[in-house]
Amino acid sequence: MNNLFPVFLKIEHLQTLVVGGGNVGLEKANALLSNAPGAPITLVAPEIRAELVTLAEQHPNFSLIYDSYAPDYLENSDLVIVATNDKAVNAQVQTDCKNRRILVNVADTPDLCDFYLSSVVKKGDLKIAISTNGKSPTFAKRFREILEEILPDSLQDTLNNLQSIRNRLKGDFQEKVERLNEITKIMKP
Ligand SMILES: C[C@@]1(CC(=O)O)c2cc3[nH]c(cc4nc(cc5[nH]c(cc(n2)[C@H]1CCC(=O)O)[C@@](C)(CC(=O)O)[C@@H]5CCC(=O)O)C(CC(=O)O)=C4CCC(=O)O)c(CCC(=O)O)c3CC(=O)O
Ligand SMILES: NC(=O)C1=CN([C@@H]2O[C@H](COP(=O)(O)OP(=O)(O)OC[C@H]3O[C@@H](n4cnc5c(N)ncnc54)[C@H](O)[C@@H]3O)[C@@H](O)[C@H]2O)C=CC1
Repeated sequence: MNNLFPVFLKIEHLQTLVVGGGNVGLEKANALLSNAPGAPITLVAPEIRAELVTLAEQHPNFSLIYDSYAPDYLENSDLVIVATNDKAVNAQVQTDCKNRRILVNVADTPDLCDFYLSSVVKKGDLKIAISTNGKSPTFAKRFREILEEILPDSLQDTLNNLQSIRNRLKGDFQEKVERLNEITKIMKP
């Protein structure tokens, strides 16, 4: 069964906590910040990779705390991503999050995740999130590369044009829908 429900989160409006500052913590912080460079994110870990320090220097809202996880760090967190190399700590953070109704992702344990990160294709305002339902993140990565290659940069012009047409269109909702569907019929395979 594939029951995942995709959404696009405005993480600038949320407070995100990353627990763990190794390779995986770096990957996840990069995934968050490459989509939303201004998002408020805190990373806590006793040891933090040098690349994360550089990332924090480039992103004023990304802060690093050199400490072991403690439940107090969940205070004010909306979203938590756990990536320590200690399975017991990961499980404890997940339990603490569940008790507080905070959404949590545990990087190496799909069963403990409320949500998965996806592979992200970005062409200007077009964003496509790819999931394989956890089956093969590597497939998701390769498929992202294929889509990045085949989607033209001119897509942004198309989106800009459609937005100005959308803003100019008069009439009620139904008329607008019909007109926009008419204009974009050319895209149908
Ligand atoms: C379930 C999920 C939960 C989550 O992490 O959110 C998950 C789980 C696991 N990943 C593992 C390994 C790898 N993950 C990647 C890469 C990515 N993983 C991502 C997402 C997800 N990974 C979620 C499912 C997404 C989906 O539905 O497809 C991406 C898309 C997004 C991101 O992480 O930002 C990002 C690609 C970004 C990009 O480049 O576009 C690579 C490849 C590489 O790095 O080159 C490898 C090594 C090769 C391999 O094992 O396949 C392991 C085994 C760990 C171990 O063996 O210890 C588990 C645990 C398990 O499956 O049990
Ligand atoms: N995409 C995925 O889901 C993948 C998951 N993994 C798994 O994820 C885990 C982490 O991998 P790496 O980042 O490579 O490990 P790493 O050894 O590079 O980093 C571990 C980090 O966890 C921190 N940490 C340890 N105890 C902590 C505590 N009590 N509180 C807060 N932080 C703590 C350490 O200080 C360090 O920053 C491993 O168990 C690995 O098997 C590995 C590869 C891919």
